[in-house]
Amino acid sequence: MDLAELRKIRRELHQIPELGFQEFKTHEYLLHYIHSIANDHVEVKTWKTGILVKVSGTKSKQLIGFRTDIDGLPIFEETGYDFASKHPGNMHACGHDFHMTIALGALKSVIEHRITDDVLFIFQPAEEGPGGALPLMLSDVFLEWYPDCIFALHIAPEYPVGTVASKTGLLFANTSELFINFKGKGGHAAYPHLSKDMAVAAGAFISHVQGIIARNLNPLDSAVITIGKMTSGHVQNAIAETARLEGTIRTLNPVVMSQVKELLQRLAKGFEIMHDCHIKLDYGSSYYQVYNDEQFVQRFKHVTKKIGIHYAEAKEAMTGEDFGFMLKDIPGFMFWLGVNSSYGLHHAKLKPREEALEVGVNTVIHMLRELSMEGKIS
Ligand SMILES: CC(=O)N[C@@H](CCC[C@H](N)C(=O)O)C(=O)O
Repeated sequence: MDLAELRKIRRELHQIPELGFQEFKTHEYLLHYIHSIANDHVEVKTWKTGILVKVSGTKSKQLIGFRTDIDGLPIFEETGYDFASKHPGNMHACGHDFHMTIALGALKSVIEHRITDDVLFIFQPAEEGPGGALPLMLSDVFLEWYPDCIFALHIAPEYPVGTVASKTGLLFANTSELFINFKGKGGHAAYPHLSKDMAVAAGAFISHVQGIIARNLNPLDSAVITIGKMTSGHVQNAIAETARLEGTIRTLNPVVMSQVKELLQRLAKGFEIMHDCHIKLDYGSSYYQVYNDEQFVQRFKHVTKKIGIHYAEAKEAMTGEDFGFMLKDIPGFMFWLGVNSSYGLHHAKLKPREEALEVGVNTVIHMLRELSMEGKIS
């Protein structure tokens, strides 16, 4: 598939970003395209808004999986693109439009030029939340087509086009969503002594949360707590009876994640006393770390050298990915694809360079061929 076709697909997908498990138009678009290129060697199954496509190999000994995520984020786009999101308030701000396009490009190539082994293309919903990977893995469809090995990519705004990056071992963090609800006593803005102001309590809580990392955790254990959304009150001249903080926790190992949750609970208890209120903590969905298998990363490096793509050694990142659940049970790896954008992931102005689409397709196809040629990694 040439760049013009890849660009066309990416731009069409970019206009229809949908949130986790609501990717109905995206599902329809993908399914339509997949059926338009399918032949007798292709089988298609669906799971919720996800799609699994199996292309049979010429003399298969294994099933190689390639996974892409398909959902968007609740972010108002500010790219100024003439093909910007037609779903106001939603945006492909994490590159899943790129991931899907690359998967379709690689799928088309594998259908036209079959490889030895069977290949499973997984179009997975809800990566940004609440997480599609784990329930998909438990589904009948996945259990029937359980891959022997698997890999995936993620766009990387900080790397130039033509560079890919990965590393052995830990690549992405453990994550947990965080929702904190405050309930106090509302009242007239002029009578603070008769109320329990939850805007003040929640504001103070945000500052104290950072003290957990600075003063409670071992400085050698990395962690991040980010509160990305704060809501409270109804009107400017009334004291807010409720407040809600929404955020996420990131750690480099599961033990530190439990420690952070325990410390948050303790902080909340203290705040309940201090602000005479009730605080409820919920954790939403949690993702397991992305941990790359060394043998796959070595094979990947070999492939990049063979096809003349620059390989950079990545550092661990505090980003999360529910692909970590797949890598927990299935050998494989994940890599970053350079897309050179001055605005980063989850930014309303993210503008990945479209030339990276060709690099992505080329890299995926060659990795599939490498894994198929060399046989199973035990
Ligand atoms: C690659 C990426 O950006 N992934 C997301 C995953 C979010 C999981 C969940 N909603 C959470 O916030 O914990 C990320 O924000 O890292």
